[in-house]
Amino acid sequence: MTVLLEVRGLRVVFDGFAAVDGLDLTVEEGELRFLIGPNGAGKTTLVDVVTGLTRPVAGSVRFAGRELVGKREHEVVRLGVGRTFQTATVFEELTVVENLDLAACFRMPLRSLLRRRRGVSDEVAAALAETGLTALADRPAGVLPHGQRRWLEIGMLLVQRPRLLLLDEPVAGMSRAERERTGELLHRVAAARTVVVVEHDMEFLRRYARKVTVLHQGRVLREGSVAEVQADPEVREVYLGRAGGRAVG
Ligand SMILES: Nc1ncnc2c1ncn2[C@@H]1O[C@H](COP(=O)(O)OP(=O)(O)OP(=O)(O)O)[C@@H](O)[C@H]1O
Repeated sequence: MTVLLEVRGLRVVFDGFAAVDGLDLTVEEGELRFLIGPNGAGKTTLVDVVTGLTRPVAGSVRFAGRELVGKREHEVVRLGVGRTFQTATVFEELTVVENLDLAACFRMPLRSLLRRRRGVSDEVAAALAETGLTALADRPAGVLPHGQRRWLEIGMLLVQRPRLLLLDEPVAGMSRAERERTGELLHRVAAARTVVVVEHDMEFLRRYARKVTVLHQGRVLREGSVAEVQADPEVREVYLGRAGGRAVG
């Protein structure tokens, strides 16, 4: 197996507080990896560093052998890393297909943009099919229910042909049926790419996760299958030790 993402000794400090504190993480090409951990564990900060949004004070992030630390967001996207945020970010006044088209333009040279023919490109058609949105192609994104917006957002990543997708809480706020369809979508997406998912929903993890990495206080606490991390006393402690925290069991 080839290592696609290799994080070593990562440290991120905000106002003297280490949000990420000596984090090491290895993700192999083709993996569907889930990142979990209590609130404030550093999950989003890790994703922010990988995608060039936040700079660490120490450590390295190698993607396909190239150092990402120091690169800007658009450079990281061009290298093949795509991400979604905790809230869906689509252009509401544009249709589904227009949103996908716009996202696909990102990779095109200017000349081919000028020569663009009307109609749906193969790439956009494939993203519509993969996300199950083909029948909604001409619907304005603003009228879509929450779940479909999130699938559109994933489609907007797919047309940019990433090798690595980082998805931040993709099923937050979704109905049971939407969560199921998202789980199936993640497996379809991960069949041809590497996917890292930050997720809190334990029921979702039990159904769809393979390997899970548990973060706590800015570093990796445990790594293993869902059953292994759920049975781990330290993992149980960091979740259950917090009043009102999200339980792992
Ligand atoms: N821009 C920032 N400025 C100051 N502190 C920050 C900033 N971003 C994150 N933090 C702090 O860093 C810590 C890690 O935050 P982060 O959002 O990475 O955690 P998380 O594991 O994603 O949590 P959650 O599950 O709540 O989203 C938290 O204590 C948070 O308050």
